[in-house]
Amino acid sequence: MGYTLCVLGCGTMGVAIISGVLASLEPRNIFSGPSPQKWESYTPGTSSPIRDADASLPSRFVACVSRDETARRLVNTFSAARSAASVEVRAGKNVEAVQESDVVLLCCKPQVASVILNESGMKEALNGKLLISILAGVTRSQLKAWVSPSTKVIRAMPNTPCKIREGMTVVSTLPSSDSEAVDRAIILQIFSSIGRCRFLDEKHFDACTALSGSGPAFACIFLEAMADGGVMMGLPRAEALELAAQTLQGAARMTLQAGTHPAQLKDAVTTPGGCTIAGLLTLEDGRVRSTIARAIQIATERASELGKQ
Ligand SMILES: NC(=O)C1=CN([C@@H]2O[C@H](COP(=O)(O)OP(=O)(O)OC[C@H]3O[C@@H](n4cnc5c(N)ncnc54)[C@H](OP(=O)(O)O)[C@@H]3O)[C@@H](O)[C@H]2O)C=CC1
Ligand SMILES: O=C(O)[C@@H]1CCC=N1
Repeated sequence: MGYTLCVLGCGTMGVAIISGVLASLEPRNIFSGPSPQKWESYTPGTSSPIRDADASLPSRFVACVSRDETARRLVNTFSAARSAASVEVRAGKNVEAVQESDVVLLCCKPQVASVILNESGMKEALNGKLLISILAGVTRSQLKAWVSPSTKVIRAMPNTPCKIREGMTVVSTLPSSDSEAVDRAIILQIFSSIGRCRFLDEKHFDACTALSGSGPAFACIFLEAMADGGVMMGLPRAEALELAAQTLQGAARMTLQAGTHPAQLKDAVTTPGGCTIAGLLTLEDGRVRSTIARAIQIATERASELGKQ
């Protein structure tokens, strides 16, 4: 049996998550078992990505926004995605929506969280329910201070590719001192239906926010730059973009599926005296590695400030 999932603040990420889950509910998309392409694991750390869970997925979604105009746009967005599950869109009706729901996904901007969670009647509406926050920089203890003790609070950090079920989501583990029983199966089922999902301690969340949360934007800069180089050398724009995107996807999949270290992949491409080493040295002259790594560092530092505004 399904349940009702309420998305509070259904913008870019709310739409990405609902769209991904809706797509996973289509009969032809339901995994009959772990597909090698999806679940072959690369395990640089101690644990593998999460594979399976028994809980069901939501069968009803309530998407909440503040403005009527946004609500009208969302209705169009979701009516285009024909699915067995229903999506109801509400503007300015957060408390009512939470009252009708079993699980609540908080997807608003970090600075709006306290406003929404302090709405009159919200504490009561959230009593005993699971609240999953995807907000950058807002800690679990901040969130817990805004709800009643019976509300189960957990953080998740997904990314935009959840929309096409190629997301990466990190879910916070609970401190061992916390006896609260958060339903891990429900969280796993939602996020593993729209990509990879892994548990990590909350102390890593700002870094995860920068690396996989913001990561699609960083990857797109590299993607665009590769395509621009092709265009500079006379390739038509569309083909240059296709070549760049498929090449990045191929390299990423070799790392994820075959567990090949990126350095090994790079060395295999690099013929002595060939063109690849010429290009690699130019990248190294431009300090591309430290620039990219520093971008993650700076984004992590910025993420840690987002809950303090
Ligand atoms: N964008 C990304 O790639 C990622 C974002 N995140 C996190 O996800 C969260 C959302 O980001 P994103 O989706 O980009 O943001 P958006 O601005 O796209 O979405 C925010 C939504 O919140 C709604 N909203 C604003 N005020 C209220 C309110 N009082 N009640 C109900 N809804 C309200 C807005 O609706 P309206 O227009 O009607 O005001 C809007 O639809 C952020 O906290 C961010 O840190 C995490 C991972 C990745
Ligand atoms: O830029 C941001 O703050 C959000 C968090 C991760 C991706 N987007």
